[in-house]
Amino acid sequence: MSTESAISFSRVSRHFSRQGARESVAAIADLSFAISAGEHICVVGRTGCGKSTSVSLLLGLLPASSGSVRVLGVDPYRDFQRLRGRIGCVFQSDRLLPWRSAIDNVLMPMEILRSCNSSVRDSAAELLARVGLAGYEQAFPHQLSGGMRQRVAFARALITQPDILIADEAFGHLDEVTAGALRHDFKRISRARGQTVYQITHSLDEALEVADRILVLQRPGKVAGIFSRAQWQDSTAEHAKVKQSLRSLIAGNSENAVLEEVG
Ligand SMILES: Nc1ncnc2c1ncn2[C@@H]1O[C@H](COP(=O)(O)OP(=O)(O)OP(=O)(O)O)[C@@H](O)[C@H]1O
Repeated sequence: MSTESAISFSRVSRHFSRQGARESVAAIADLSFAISAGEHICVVGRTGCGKSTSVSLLLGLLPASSGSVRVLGVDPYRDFQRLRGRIGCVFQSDRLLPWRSAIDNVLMPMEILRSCNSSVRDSAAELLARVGLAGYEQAFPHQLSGGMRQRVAFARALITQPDILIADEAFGHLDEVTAGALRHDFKRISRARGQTVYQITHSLDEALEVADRILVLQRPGKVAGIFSRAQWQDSTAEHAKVKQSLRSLIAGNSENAVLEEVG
């Protein structure tokens, strides 16, 4: 697997022991894929196929049971210190601190990195403006709508100028119009900054809209297929077939699916 990959999983497995059960459960099994710097990958698959576990492995919250996970060439579990500030995350819930204003929430990662100064405060205000929240710097989370709070969470993920952005179902709980606008801004900003995006979603339409490639996972955490934008972006009959294959794979019916060789 290329050493230049922004993210790589090489034959990764992750098991969990279950209380009272002799056998452990496999959340991820022999998973291999590589993502280049600047690529936008969407990960889709049915519930329980290991999507969130892959995020925990990327963030170094869990060790792999076997195989190797590399983020920017670093083992995130053993050497997370080298990745501090280089990965930004947005989750389904905004995880804002209710007693802090919007701008002070955005500044949190910089405080943790001990890098807060007046120019960073200006950058935070500028970021809030870029996600559509100019004038809301001093608002507290309870004074903002769900969509606005998620925008603050995006600004917080961007403040360290990370190389990698992880979005784990970050648009899932918003209404379609709010989610669509936020997705658009997220894509615009991450592309302008050349960031690598690892986005988990339950929505194939969302993935088709924003991804450079779509990674379909099947239980237990295996690659069922990887598709690139060139395969689906037009409204030709061939591309319609690929979209149908994607839907089949996600539904767990691989017989009708056209599988691509995983590089
Ligand atoms: N901490 C844990 N302890 C035990 N089992 C776990 C743990 N975390 C995940 N699992 C199991 O691993 C499997 C994969 O879970 P994971 O949350 O990664 O799936 P997912 O694809 O993100 O699901 P969803 O789409 O519902 O969020 C599931 O069977 C789950 O029960």
